[in-house]
Amino acid sequence: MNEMPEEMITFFNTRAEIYDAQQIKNIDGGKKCYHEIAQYIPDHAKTLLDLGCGTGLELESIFKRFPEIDVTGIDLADKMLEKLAAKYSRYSINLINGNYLSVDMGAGKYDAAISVMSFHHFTHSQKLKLYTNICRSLKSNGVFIECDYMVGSNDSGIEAHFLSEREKLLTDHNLTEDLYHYDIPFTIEHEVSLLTESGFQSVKKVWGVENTIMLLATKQEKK
Ligand SMILES: C[S@@+](CC[C@H](N)C(=O)[O-])C[C@H]1O[C@@H](n2cnc3c(N)ncnc32)[C@H](O)[C@@H]1O
Repeated sequence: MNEMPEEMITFFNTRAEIYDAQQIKNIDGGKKCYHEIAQYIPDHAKTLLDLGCGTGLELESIFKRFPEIDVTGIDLADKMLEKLAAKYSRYSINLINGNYLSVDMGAGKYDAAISVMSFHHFTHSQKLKLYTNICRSLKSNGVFIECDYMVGSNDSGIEAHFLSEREKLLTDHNLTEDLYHYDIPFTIEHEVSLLTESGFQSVKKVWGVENTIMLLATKQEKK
């Protein structure tokens, strides 16, 4: 039988102390994505939503370019958020210690939303609802930048394999659909179609190194 997956919150809380160094070592492209992301945020941006912000690795380049920006960060793991708060105490940040699958993100509030290395744990139906809420939270012409662990090759067999393994894990351990740390990388094609279905007008890949992929999605302008 496969090993019982760790609860998401425990997984990240117990690794918060060593997270930054490990993350940069472990992901394809290392720290490059954290430098790259800031350039896709529109020049006029004043408000930013960061989903699964963790210790805020992605915020360093963003605060360098936008020192006055108001950031709302959502994360389940309080220990990760403590690290973020200590690093960026001189910036405008509102931290929400909660689950972005259920937190109310509001409507028409943000110029940009980002998520780095957090959404590859969820299923199609969870993502469809999440992306719809992100789209709703943005102002018209707002952008969503998703940088995540995806299947760089568009081989849908890999995605199907991870999804069926996840089902097996849930059954074997008699678990309900809850927040466990289990990776399900989707193909780029599939991510693009979920984002489009959720109301984004244009979705394109803007950057990638192997399985670390960055997509830029724009909310439709009001007619
Ligand atoms: C791999 S870390 C990424 C952190 C940061 N964005 C980065 O790239 O370094 C994933 C983060 O997503 C958070 N997370 C996972 N699922 C979540 C959920 N449903 N709601 C809020 N945060 C979540 C975890 O607690 C963790 O801090």
